[in-house]
Amino acid sequence: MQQTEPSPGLPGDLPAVSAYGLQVIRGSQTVLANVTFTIPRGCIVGLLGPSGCGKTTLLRSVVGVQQATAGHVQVLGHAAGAQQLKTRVGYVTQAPSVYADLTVLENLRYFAAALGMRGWRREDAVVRVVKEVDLADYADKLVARLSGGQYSRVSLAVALLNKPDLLVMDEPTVGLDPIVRRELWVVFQRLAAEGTALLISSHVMDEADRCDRLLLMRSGRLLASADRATLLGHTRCADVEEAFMHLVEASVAAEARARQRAAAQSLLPDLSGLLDQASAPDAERTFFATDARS
Ligand SMILES: Nc1ncnc2c1ncn2[C@@H]1O[C@H](COP(=O)(O)OP(=O)(O)OP(=O)(O)O)[C@@H](O)[C@H]1O
Repeated sequence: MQQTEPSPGLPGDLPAVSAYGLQVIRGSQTVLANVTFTIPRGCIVGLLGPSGCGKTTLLRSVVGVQQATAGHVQVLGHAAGAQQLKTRVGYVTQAPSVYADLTVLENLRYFAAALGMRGWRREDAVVRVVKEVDLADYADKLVARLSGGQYSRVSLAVALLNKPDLLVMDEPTVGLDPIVRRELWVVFQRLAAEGTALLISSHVMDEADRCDRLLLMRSGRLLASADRATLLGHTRCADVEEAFMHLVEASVAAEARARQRAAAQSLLPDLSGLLDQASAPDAERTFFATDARS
């Protein structure tokens, strides 16, 4: 993505998001374990992984509605969830967040008012976002009568009312046909070109091709944080799905070795050193790579 001038109030070298050692425990389950990554400004970052791996929990941590058990997340120079971020971070959840019994315009006016916008400022913002998501022809239609793709665009329009510096989206293209998905990605790419950082979760690996950087996740752990080309080069794989499977296999093998070592240590403390030497070292499990902009 092309870079633009940093937005006011944010020093140029600060990433939009930096998470360090993030851990979230829910009930007895460790949902996120030692997650570390950064998101440069003006960059589209895809968060990919199978259902239940912790993507929504990670997004909620970035938005500040999920309390971390350990580690920290900085967003635009503030702790995630800080009051100063309220108008600078947009969040599009998986569940519908707009009112089906209101029209597109009524929804947008309602949410703009809830954000404290009044008068011409509110109308300007509403007209701008309707154009941005290409919903002008449906502005007076009840949301209940829109298609899935149009419905998603209304949610996106709400998140854009404030011109956010960071837009966090939870599977925004799930269930949409390929043409609508492509149209939405055009909007995402335009926003990034204008300087917005986007963190987008998906379990569709082919969406990876549209992202500047990827976070690959499995069972609450990051397997990789890299741009696509570096990821493919590192794993020597032809596509992201294959690279993901390669990293999953490496991670499963590393876990099995760790279990073997622990078992050997408890049974034969004196021999466990030998086993350590015989097995390959568990190098850093997450593959991190930075591109020129991070
Ligand atoms: N309220 C909760 N209490 C306890 N555990 C939860 C809660 N919500 C989610 N989890 C668990 O946390 C794990 C991660 O859930 P999360 O929703 O973050 O995954 P996900 O990758 O976003 O899944 P999906 O792609 O299906 O939306 C899951 O194993 C889930 O069972």
